[in-house]
Formats: sequence, structure tokens, C-alpha cells
Amino acid sequence: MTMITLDGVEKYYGDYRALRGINLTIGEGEFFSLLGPSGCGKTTLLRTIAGFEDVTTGAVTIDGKTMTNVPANKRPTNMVFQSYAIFPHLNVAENVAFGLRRRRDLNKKAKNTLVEDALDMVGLDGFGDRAAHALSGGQRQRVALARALILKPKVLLLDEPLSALDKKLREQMQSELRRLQRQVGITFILVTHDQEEALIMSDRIAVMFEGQIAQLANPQTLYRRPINRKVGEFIGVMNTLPAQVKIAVGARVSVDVAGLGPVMLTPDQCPSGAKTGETHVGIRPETMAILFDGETSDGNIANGMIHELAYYGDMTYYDVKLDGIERPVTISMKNLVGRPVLERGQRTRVRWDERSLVLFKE
Ligand SMILES: Nc1ncnc2c1ncn2[C@@H]1O[C@H](COP(=O)(O)OP(=O)(O)OP(=O)(O)O)[C@@H](O)[C@H]1O
Repeated sequence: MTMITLDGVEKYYGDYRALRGINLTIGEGEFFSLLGPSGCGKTTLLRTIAGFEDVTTGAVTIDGKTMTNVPANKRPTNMVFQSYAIFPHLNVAENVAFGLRRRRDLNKKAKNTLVEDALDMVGLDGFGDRAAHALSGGQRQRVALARALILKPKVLLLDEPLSALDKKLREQMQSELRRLQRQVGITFILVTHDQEEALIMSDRIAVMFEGQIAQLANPQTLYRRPINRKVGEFIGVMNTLPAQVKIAVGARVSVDVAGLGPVMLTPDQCPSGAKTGETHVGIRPETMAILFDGETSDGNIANGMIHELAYYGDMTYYDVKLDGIERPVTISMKNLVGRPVLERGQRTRVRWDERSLVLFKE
């Protein structure tokens, strides 16, 4: 079931075209993320769904109803902001009850029950009497969530809700938000510039650049089969190698990859198609491996030299200069028991798998 449709949405601020022909459908109960660098238009897109911005042309439909001329407070959406926007002079329960201020049909007892249920849902049961200013950042964001959810919106809009939290707390809140979304079963739309956060939490992700959606896909497709170099390099670490497409006839795509050699690619490894000529392929750091002393492999092997390394405790990231190419590739290795950490300048063998390559258009 479709919950939201955006049809040819354009947004101008004066002469500046912030949204450029956005077409999009988001399903009922979907956890959907808008991901992109600063200034790409993701907040603007969220605000047009919320009704805080008018679209210049195009249409927004929510739950089957067109939203043209429907003000924000009449839409079946609610928004949680980056800044917690809770009232420091009210206690937790009063803050959450604020979400019910327009519900004149409810008596005090009914409201109290709803507040208790909402606090329970976000893991703050028993916190009702606590002064809001005496809460941690994570707890404040839970209060903001409870206040937004108490109205039972059809869609919850989240504008970088976790970006003010420190790393550990952010990771904890990411899994809690996901759990909460499954529990309430409504559509969540998250704006984030943090690609890892989007991958962890979302059913689908729209990657935006310059007011347009570059790719819309589930996390695995986005990571493994990015549509172009820009998307590939924005999501995680992507090595790009110069390549030459020799043959591109139907499902037969034969490519010569610098530093690796000739490969045959399948159509799903060419998400934007294939034509003969100069181009690039992408390969992720974890799909290659350093072969340590004595290790053998019946797969593909390339030779190279350790150019640089970064030791992370659990992992080591090696920059390896493969013979025949100038730019090093990054290879990530788990620091397993008994496995040495190599040094700069050491010669090494690298195992790689052609199934992990993705062909770019340029
Ligand atoms: N009210 C406004 N008036 C004029 N220009 C605006 C306005 N709001 C946003 N913009 C511009 O529109 C573009 C998109 O802004 P938007 O806030 O949607 O980006 P964003 O992807 O959410 O970025 P960030 O992650 O930094 O919040 C930016 O270039 C911004 O400067």
C-alpha cells in the first residue's frame, strides 16, 4: 500500500532550484531514508511532505489525498527535529501531553493513559514526573519521539534526530528507533547525511545530490550495486579502478581492469548499462584480501606493495599499490588471532573476486 506519492515535485527559493523533478512513492509501514550531503535538498523534501514548504510545481499525495493547500497541522504527519524542541520548564509527562493539546475530545484520564503508553513505548516509563531539563540528550530525544507518536500520525518525519548525540548513544538510539518503527508499524521518513545510519535503519534509501534522487534502492543494492561513482563513493569506501570495456553484447560484458586483469561481468554488475570504451569499475575494501605468508588461494591474485596502513584495533585498513596502477586500493582486514600487521613497503599478494566488481558508466 502506497502512503506517500511525490509527483514531479519542484521547489524554487527565488531563482534557486532546490528540488528538481522529484518522483517518489513511499509505502505504508516503510522505514525510508533521504540521504545526501549538506545542501542536497533532503530537508526541503521532508518539509514539503510535512507541509512546512509549498511545492513550486508538482504534487504531494498522502494516504490517497492530495495535500495541495492542506496546512501542516491538518496533515497526517508529525515531525521530530534535530534539536529536541522540548520545554525545559515542563516535566516529561507535560511535554508529551503537549502533543495532545488540540484533542479537546479527550478527558484528563484518557490523556494520562495515552501519555503513559507513549512513555512506555519509548522506554521512559516512570519518568513522567522528571523535570525535562534533568534529562540526558538521548532521553530528551525519546520525549520528543513520544510527543510526536502520541497523536498516532500515519507518517513520522525525522530530521536528523540523532545527530546531536554522541557515537555510542547514537548507535543505541538507531536500533531503538528501528524497533519502535516496527512496533508502531507506521511510515518513518528519516533525513540523514550519515550513510551508515541510513544503511542500518532503512528498508529503502533515496540518495540525493543537488536536488535530485541519484538512486533509490534497498541498503544492499545501494552498497553493492551503486548506479554511479558518486553514489558508490558517498556510501562507504569504494575503490575505483580505470577499466576498458572490450565487448558489450547483451549479457556478455568483457572488461580489462587496470591492476587486476580481464574479467567477465554479469548484467547486474552493470547497473547503468555497458558500452565499449574507457571507464571505471568499483570494488569494496572488504571484498579483497591480503594473502599472508603461506596462504594460498585458487581465486584471482594480484601483486602489490603496502603503501600505507591504518590500524583500528579490530581491523587494519591497508592502502596497497597494485602493480601497474598508480593509485592505491584500500583493503580492510580483520585482525584475527595470529595474523600479523604488515608494514609499509612490504610486498604482498591480494586475493580478489570478480563477482564483487561493479561497472560504472564513466
Ligand atoms: N528558506 C530558504 N531560502 C533560500 N534557500 C534555501 C532555503 N532553505 C534551503 N535553501 C537552500 O536549498 C538548498 C537545499 O537545502 P536543504 O536544507 O534542503 O539541504 P539539506 O540537504 O537538508 O542540507 P543539510 O544537511 O545541511 O541540512 C540549499 O542550497 C539551501 O541553501
